[in-house]
Amino acid sequence: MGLTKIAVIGAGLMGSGIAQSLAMGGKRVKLYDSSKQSLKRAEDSIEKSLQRFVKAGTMNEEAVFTVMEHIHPVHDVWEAVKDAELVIEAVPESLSLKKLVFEEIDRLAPEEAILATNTSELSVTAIAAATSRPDKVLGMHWFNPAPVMRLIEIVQGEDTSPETIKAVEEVSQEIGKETVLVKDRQGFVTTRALTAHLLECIRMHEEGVANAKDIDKAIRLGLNYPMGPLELADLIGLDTMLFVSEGMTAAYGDRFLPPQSLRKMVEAGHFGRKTGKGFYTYTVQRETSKQ
Ligand SMILES: CCCCCCCCCCCCC[C@H](O)CC(=O)SCCNC(=O)CCNC(=O)[C@H](O)C(C)(C)COP(=O)(O)OP(=O)(O)OC[C@H]1O[C@@H](n2cnc3c(N)ncnc32)[C@H](O)[C@@H]1OP(=O)(O)O
Ligand SMILES: NC(=O)c1ccc[n+]([C@@H]2O[C@H](COP(=O)([O-])OP(=O)(O)OC[C@H]3O[C@@H](n4cnc5c(N)ncnc54)[C@H](O)[C@@H]3O)[C@@H](O)[C@H]2O)c1
Repeated sequence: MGLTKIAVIGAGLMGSGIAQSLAMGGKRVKLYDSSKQSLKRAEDSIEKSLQRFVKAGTMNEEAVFTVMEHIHPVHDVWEAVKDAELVIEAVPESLSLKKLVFEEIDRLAPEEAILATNTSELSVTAIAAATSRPDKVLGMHWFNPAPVMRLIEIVQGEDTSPETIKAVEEVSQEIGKETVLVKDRQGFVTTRALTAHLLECIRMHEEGVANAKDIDKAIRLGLNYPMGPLELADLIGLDTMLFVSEGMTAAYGDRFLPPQSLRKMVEAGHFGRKTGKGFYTYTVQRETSKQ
């Protein structure tokens, strides 16, 4: 058994799913967030997600209890990382914030611990340069919803060692995920491809080519995607989408410029599912389309 003591820093949409995925794979996880409210919300969403596995018949209540037993929410970053073998960061998509977090966990975590970022597209090399251990820093890019999606995209920074990559490939496979190994280029493979797709779909919505429901239906049924692009954007979070778009524009120029409509939604605080309103409006019982 490879790395078993793991800390997750940032318990939002992804951090909660990452912690759940690791615990479902038998790992002991300490989950930390700077916001106590986020930590509480994470525990609730993990419980809800596990109940979906029970409803689907793939887990029983005893297994749910065991998974929850493996997740230890903590209110202090030192408590989270002090004995970690692997630390996975999942704070918002801001390079300056991620550098600050990595500086801190580099000071506090054991010197042999591996530090991984769940960034969607930012420079792993730049994040690693904020630490004293760039050989032990890499990208570990999970996908939303983490408990269900099968891939972890491993991103090799300029100084990431082969041993670090091997250890993270092993832990990913031990929890039932598949891995790919990519170079540290803005957007890696998945985000660069997805950005091109989502961008055009949001531009079509902005130009009024079709309404949100029909754009999603066309892509879901016509191209056999599991989800329409606008419902996916609401799932990812329009705030994250905007962060990513700005990062990709910095690297590749205007082709990834965010449409005004997306920026306006984010400025209005409409981030999608996580705020209850994005391309669609979400209520407890059902979602209604916003034409
Ligand atoms: C300029 C601005 C715009 C463009 C520029 C910016 C673009 C930026 C783009 C990148 C942004 C960041 C990207 C990020 O870094 C990487 C990503 O995460 S990309 C997103 C990847 N994820 C997807 O693509 C999800 C696609 N959707 C699906 O796979 C499915 O819809 C679903 C989410 C699995 C849900 O499945 P459905 O069949 O639709 O619905 P069900 O509810 O029936 O679920 C099926 C099955 O799965 C179980 N399940 C679903 N969700 C959960 C959960 N959260 N927890 C547990 N289980 C879950 C459910 O129980 C069902 O189980 P079954 O009954 O089938 O056994
Ligand atoms: N949303 C997605 O679909 C998705 C998928 C894959 C990767 N990612 C990436 O994962 C990262 C997190 O995205 P998210 O969607 O989970 O964001 P989120 O906003 O849902 O969660 C971020 C969490 O980090 C916490 N946080 C902020 N500053 C912190 C700090 N200094 N220390 C500890 N916690 C802190 C916040 O309180 C919040 O709970 C981003 O880099 C994003 O690009 C997102």
